[in-house]
Amino acid sequence: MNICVVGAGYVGLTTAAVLADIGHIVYCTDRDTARISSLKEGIVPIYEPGLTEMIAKNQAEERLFFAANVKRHMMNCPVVVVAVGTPSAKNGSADMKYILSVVQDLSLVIRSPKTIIIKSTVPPGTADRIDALLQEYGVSQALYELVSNPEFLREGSAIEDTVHPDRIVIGAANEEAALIVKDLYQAIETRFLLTQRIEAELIKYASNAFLATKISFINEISRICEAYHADITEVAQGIGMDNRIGPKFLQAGLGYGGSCFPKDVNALNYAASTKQVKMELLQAVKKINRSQLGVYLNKLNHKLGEKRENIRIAVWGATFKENTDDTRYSQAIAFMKLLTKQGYQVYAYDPLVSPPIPSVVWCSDKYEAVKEADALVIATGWPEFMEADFHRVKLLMKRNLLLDGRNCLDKKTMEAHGFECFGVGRP
Ligand SMILES: NC(=O)C1=CN([C@@H]2O[C@H](COP(=O)(O)OP(=O)(O)OC[C@H]3O[C@@H](n4cnc5c(N)ncnc54)[C@H](O)[C@@H]3O)[C@@H](O)[C@H]2O)C=CC1
Ligand SMILES: O=C(O)[C@H]1O[C@H](OP(=O)(O)OP(=O)(O)OC[C@H]2O[C@@H](n3ccc(=O)[nH]c3=O)[C@H](O)[C@@H]2O)[C@H](O)[C@@H](O)[C@@H]1O
Repeated sequence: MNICVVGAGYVGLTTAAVLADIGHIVYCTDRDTARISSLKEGIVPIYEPGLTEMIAKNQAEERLFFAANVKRHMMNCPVVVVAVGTPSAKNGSADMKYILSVVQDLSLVIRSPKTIIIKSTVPPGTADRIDALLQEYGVSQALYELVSNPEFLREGSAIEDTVHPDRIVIGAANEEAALIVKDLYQAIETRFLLTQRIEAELIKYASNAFLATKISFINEISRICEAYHADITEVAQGIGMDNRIGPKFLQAGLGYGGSCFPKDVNALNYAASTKQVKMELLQAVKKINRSQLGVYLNKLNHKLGEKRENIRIAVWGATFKENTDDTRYSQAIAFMKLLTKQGYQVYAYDPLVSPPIPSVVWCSDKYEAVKEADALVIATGWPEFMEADFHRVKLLMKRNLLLDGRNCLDKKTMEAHGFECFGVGRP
């Protein structure tokens, strides 16, 4: 099948590479011409394990092509996958400007039967809204099927998640359309759930909201663990052994970030408010996440004392989690900003990124960042931090305070190295 993917971001690139890898001819398009030019030359603009190799292989085998002429490929391909961004608008709703511009482009080129697959995360009712718009633009309903096929991949394991998904959700108004999409994924072994479009749209938001809830729940439990001198990692392990709960997404830390949980929780909340539904649990989830950084800032302040002048804090990690170069809504960066605002000197290191943040000094090496530091904060759980030579780190630092914001270090080992180590919800 010839497929046009619109949007060459984290989702579009991964989807295009995997669809090509399972045998389709894929034209991955983006209106960002610089991005397309570099992709044509084999330069992949994002970091995602295995993606560069999969793209190169499928380009060489002539199943994957990159193109800046979005409309031309939309017109020529019987299947169009929409994977453009849906960022947060100021009022918390999903900003639909990119989706709407794609719909406008589509309306100009639908001349033969087409299956349009909405992979972007969109508010409930969007497929119906797009249907109405296309008809308003004069496109005959007989010429296209519009299907909602939300994406559940995680950054950092996007290829693995796409090749081995827990499920593929296909929301379609009729079975015929659903089966066209199901057929595209024939080579992928997984469970398929066929629903109407509205349920598919809600499944996506509800999944992200549930995962965010799990994280805020465990972070809240970590607070009571601290109060009772209990270890959250053991409590989480015990909770997770119950099959009804499961062990995943129970890692206490500095809170969730990233391009999706914060925006999707807000967008679901907004969608509910337009129907006069109050999402009380989601409000609490957001509140706990917002306050998590403050809790650990206060602890650092308390341990470091009143004086801020010439107090140096090293921060390891800037992305919103490990194995990605994405810094959107990163709690690590939010924490750096809070520290500089308090008057601390911040020396930071991340294996992939060094975004400009006022008053933060970026170091090219993790050991350089800890030189003369009064405290070290592990803000992201990159494997190289766990494998660091902490004997060397301790010798380089001025004082011995260590905040393990992702509970990824062994506390006893750190104490044996001479650190005063505190984690999230650990005695
Ligand atoms: N990043 C992630 O891990 C996941 C994201 N999603 C959802 O997938 C969607 C895309 O997310 P990302 O890939 O992170 O976005 P992104 O921001 O990385 O990429 C979006 C791309 O779309 C392009 N674009 C925008 N308007 C266009 C247009 N009219 N024509 C052609 N190209 C256009 C942009 O230039 C950009 O390269 C969002 O709705 C997001 O919520 C869903 C699951 C996972
Ligand atoms: O819609 C999306 O964009 C995607 O959002 C998340 O994926 P992602 O944001 O890439 O990353 P996650 O692994 O979910 O982590 C999100 C945040 O939660 C934090 N987290 C995660 C797990 C955990 O136990 N504790 C915790 O604090 C991470 O550090 C990170 O800041 C979902 O996991 C994906 O299923 C979904 O497709």
